[in-house]
Amino acid sequence: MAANILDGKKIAQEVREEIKREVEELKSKGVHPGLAVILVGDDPASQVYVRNKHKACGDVGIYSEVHRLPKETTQEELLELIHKLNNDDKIHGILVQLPVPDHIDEKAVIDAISLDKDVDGFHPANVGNLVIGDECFYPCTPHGCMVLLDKAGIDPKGKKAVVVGRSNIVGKPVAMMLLARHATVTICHSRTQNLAEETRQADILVAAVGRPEMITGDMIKEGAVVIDVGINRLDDGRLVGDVHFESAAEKASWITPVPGGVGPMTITMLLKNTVEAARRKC
Ligand SMILES: Nc1nc2c(c(=O)[nH]1)N[C@@H](CN(C=O)c1ccc(C(=O)N[C@@H](CCC(=O)O)C(=O)O)cc1)CN2
Repeated sequence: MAANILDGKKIAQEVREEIKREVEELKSKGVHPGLAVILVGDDPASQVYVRNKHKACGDVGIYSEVHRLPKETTQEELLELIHKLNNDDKIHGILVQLPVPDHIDEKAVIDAISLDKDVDGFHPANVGNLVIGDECFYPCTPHGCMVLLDKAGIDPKGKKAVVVGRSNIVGKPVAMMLLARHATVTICHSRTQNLAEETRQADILVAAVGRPEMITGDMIKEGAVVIDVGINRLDDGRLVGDVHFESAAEKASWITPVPGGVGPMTITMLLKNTVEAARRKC
């Protein structure tokens, strides 16, 4: 089988057009959605993501401000800024770009963000609401995976979904979101025995493990939908996912490329959450 490509770049663009219209509608009601992005330190990849977030906001009409802090910033100084932004009426969404430097406790930072401004969806109360199916902000990357499935007309209901990876940012929340859509979900991780036996059961396979090309074609069921969340830079400069694309594409019915699959959806879902946060203030 030659797989169909789930083109995240194209779908992200379509969703951004919808978001643009939603921003216009909110502005006409006197609410201008606003996002504050905080970057601590000078991690090169984070700098690119933050720049892209700022630009994406501008493209759809969302107000955004970027707070670039030196890597020596103390946790106290960072928490003080978050506190200020929590109380700033023109800011509807706050995110701290991850990872933060080692001397800063990531959990303390996430906990400090006001629940109604947690557009990353990482706050423990948000995660709890996701698990019990209450109103919440969906974390951006898992949300992007679900929108990709929807746009390709793939309904998880009754399907066997296997998630490889159990991170708080992707693996666990995407498993919860698939479960909420009535998939039968298995979560695999580094200690899973006979991983290939598990992945070969999957109608929907989500790879979010952070190991370049570790999921190969022989681990995939004929006709499966493959969502590759991995972004790995190889020594030769190539960017690859957690899935070996060529061999997987021979088995899958749908597959996301890297780059241009899940990645572009992450920032798009951040825009969507920011608009949603502003809408709740209407
Ligand atoms: N506070 C947060 N920190 C981080 C998050 C997050 O959702 N919130 N996710 C990642 C980084 N990230 C956004 O912040 C992100 C990663 C990748 C992409 C993307 O568009 N990737 C492209 C390839 C880009 C490249 O060439 O390097 C793709 O896959 O096509 C966007 C956003 C960690 N931190």
